[in-house]
Amino acid sequence: MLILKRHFSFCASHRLYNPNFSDEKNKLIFGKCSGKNGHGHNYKLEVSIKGNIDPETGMMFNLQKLKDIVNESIINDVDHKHLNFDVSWLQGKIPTTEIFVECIWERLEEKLAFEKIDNIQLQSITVWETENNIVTKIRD
Ligand SMILES: Nc1nc2c(c(=O)[nH]1)N=C([C@H](O)[C@H](O)COP(=O)(O)OP(=O)(O)OP(=O)(O)O)CN2
Repeated sequence: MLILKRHFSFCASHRLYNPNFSDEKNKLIFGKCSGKNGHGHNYKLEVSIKGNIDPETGMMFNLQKLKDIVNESIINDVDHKHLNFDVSWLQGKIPTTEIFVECIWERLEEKLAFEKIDNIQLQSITVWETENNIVTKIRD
């Protein structure tokens, strides 16, 4: 079994607030991240898959294909976008890095199933919101 990884980067803005909270409570919980016009990040994404080498190609999964899948399913939707308003699959959610990672995982799982790609599995998804704030989801 091997792990294969690819990195992506994109820019997006977001605002952390819960519409059910008062402005004061949002400020208390989310601090500067609740500012009404939002703020931006240079995000990084790591997609990690596991599988075995196909002896006929020498590859577990073509990295070009992985790039296309992630670009089509995730990056094209979020790059230079406001996560609260522009991304259909984040609507109604608070776009914390945790929620973002969960949603990316769900979309990629759906895409692999739709494409009937069953020789690999997602192993982990990591998002760097900043150089220092990082969330990883791993397969249970
Ligand atoms: N559990 C979470 N906590 C926070 C999230 C999150 O997604 N999940 N997000 C934020 C903010 O978006 C915020 O912009 C992060 O700012 P900050 O912690 O100041 O990060 P920086 O890297 O810019 O600051 P350093 O002090 O340089 O680390 C807050 N919390």
